[in-house]
Amino acid sequence: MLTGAALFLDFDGTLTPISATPDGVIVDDGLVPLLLTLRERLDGRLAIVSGRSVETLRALGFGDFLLAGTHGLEFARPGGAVEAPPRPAAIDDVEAAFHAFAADKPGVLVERKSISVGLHYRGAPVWQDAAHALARQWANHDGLALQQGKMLYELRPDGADKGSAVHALMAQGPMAGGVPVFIGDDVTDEEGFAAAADLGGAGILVGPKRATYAAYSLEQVAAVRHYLAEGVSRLG
Ligand SMILES: O=P(O)(O)OC[C@H]1O[C@H](O[C@H]2O[C@H](CO)[C@@H](O)[C@H](O)[C@H]2O)[C@H](O)[C@@H](O)[C@@H]1O
Repeated sequence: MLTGAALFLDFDGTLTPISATPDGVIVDDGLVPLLLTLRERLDGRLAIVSGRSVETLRALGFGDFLLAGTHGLEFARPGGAVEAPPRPAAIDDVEAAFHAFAADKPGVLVERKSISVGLHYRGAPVWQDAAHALARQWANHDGLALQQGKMLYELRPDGADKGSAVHALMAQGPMAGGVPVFIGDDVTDEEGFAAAADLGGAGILVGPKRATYAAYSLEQVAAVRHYLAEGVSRLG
């Protein structure tokens, strides 16, 4: 399936297992070399499309890759400048409200991001409904959109998603001319699956079966790694 592919890879829950906190994620030594080799076999057609900011993806070791960050709002070529909308002023107000909410709730975390802010309740799931209610209050305020993730509510600028990122990246540059294959685990990846299918390719859902635009599935991160490593062997 990877022959001729333009490969779009989600990060958390796809290339690395979900960890207790955003900062706790581990990029093992084998991952970047595997992706670099696979990209070479795909004639450069490999991109990472994440809810993380480009800045964070680079800090995690993915500076040499074509990146779409913050759910399709940010773009960067290897070593190039980051194309992104400005950080909305209202995000600072949301961040302050999130911090006030989290202050007396151990386990609730605020994640400051380049142009967005996340409220994580993985460490205290009892606060899910209250976190959702707070986050919802800011949706549609000053052009912000509410983005749901895994045990996470995030406020970010509206106007893009992983599907629009796939369309943009397929239109020019190294991904153009390939058959889009999007691998991801989260609800935020569904637009990426749908875009890949629209463009003649397919999505691969990581994790348990659910209603999805993905035509295929892989059980877990370990299966993704196996699939990518097999791709390297087959394409070699
Ligand atoms: O699109 P992705 O690459 O999957 O990024 C989505 C969000 O991932 C991160 O949060 C999730 O992973 C954390 C670490 O494993 C986990 O602690 C958290 O509960 C998950 O929601 C990241 O922190 C977010 O900024 C991304 O939007």
